Amino acid sequence: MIAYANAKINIGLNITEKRADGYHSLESIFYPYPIYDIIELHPKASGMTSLEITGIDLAPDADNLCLRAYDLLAERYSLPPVHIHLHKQIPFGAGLGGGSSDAAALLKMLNAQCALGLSEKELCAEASRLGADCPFFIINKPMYAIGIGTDLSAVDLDLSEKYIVLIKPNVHVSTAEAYRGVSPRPAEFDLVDSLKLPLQDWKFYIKNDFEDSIFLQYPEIQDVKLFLYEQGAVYASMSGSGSTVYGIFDEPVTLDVPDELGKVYYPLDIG
Ligand SMILES: C[C@@](CO)(OP(=O)(O)O)[C@H](O)COP(=O)(O)OP(=O)(O)OC[C@H]1O[C@@H](n2ccc(N)nc2=O)[C@H](O)[C@@H]1O
Ligand SMILES: Nc1ncnc2c1ncn2[C@@H]1O[C@H](COP(=O)(O)OP(=O)(O)O)[C@@H](O)[C@H]1O
Repeated sequence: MIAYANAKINIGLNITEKRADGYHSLESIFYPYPIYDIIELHPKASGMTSLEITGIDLAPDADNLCLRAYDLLAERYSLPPVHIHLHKQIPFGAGLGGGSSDAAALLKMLNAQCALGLSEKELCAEASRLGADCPFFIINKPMYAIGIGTDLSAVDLDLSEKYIVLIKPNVHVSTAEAYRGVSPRPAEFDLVDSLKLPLQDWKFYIKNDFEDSIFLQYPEIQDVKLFLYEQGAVYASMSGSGSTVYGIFDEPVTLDVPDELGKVYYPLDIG
């Protein structure tokens, strides 16, 4: 069985409160983005579950979210050993949720392959034990997220007529570290209402609260945002805790991105 695990971008990210358990309350729009990790799942007749990773350099250790997803279900269900081949293409430490997407893909594949019969709601509950972003990838449609990012409701947002470009600067940002640097505060504007504004007005109302502290620490990420506006983006923002910055354009573009700014990603059409 094979799955294509896509990335996400965050449109707006208000971090409103630090909770007693150390996590933060937030509100954000999670929006699927079409670049993909490719995951093959092969049941084995015997032996141990194994993981092989090709593509972007990532060690296949036991903390890998693919193995953690397998272990999570294996605690409760009788699963055969499997071989997982992850072809990693989504950059990590990037705010694109690639690890969470891989984990969600594994949960869905094991559910189908092993006929576990878990509903979408049950898969989301399992996914939330792997990461706050993970339930979104089970549903994988534009979602308004609150709580720690696991309380999801569908949002009416269709950017399919726009063209979204990503630039991943040459720095990785750790999510936990980014949360430590942020000062929670109530949201200034209602995020769902702001989505209804013309796209050219989003920059005045739709903010990512990580930007202030991350841009101070890594001015090169802010440079990427300025570059995208210079290139004609109607709206640009860092995604999640960074370091990726996306730009939304009215028309398809090909950007000449200097190497020192980072690597550019365009939306893929895999039909
Ligand atoms: C910031 C966001 C925005 O979508 O995405 P990324 O930038 O990572 O893609 C998410 O909140 C990231 O979710 P995810 O990456 O799944 O986080 P987890 O693995 O659950 O948590 C990693 C660490 O981030 C912190 N954390 C995470 C979520 C949250 N609402 N509050 C937190 O404080 C905690 O310190 C936690 O130990
Ligand atoms: N399958 C995986 N893909 C990517 N990262 C993974 C995976 N499994 C574990 N990780 C760890 O999770 C961290 C965050 O990964 P990811 O969710 O892709 O990034 P981001 O926080 O940018 O959304 C990585 O730094 C890596 O150490």
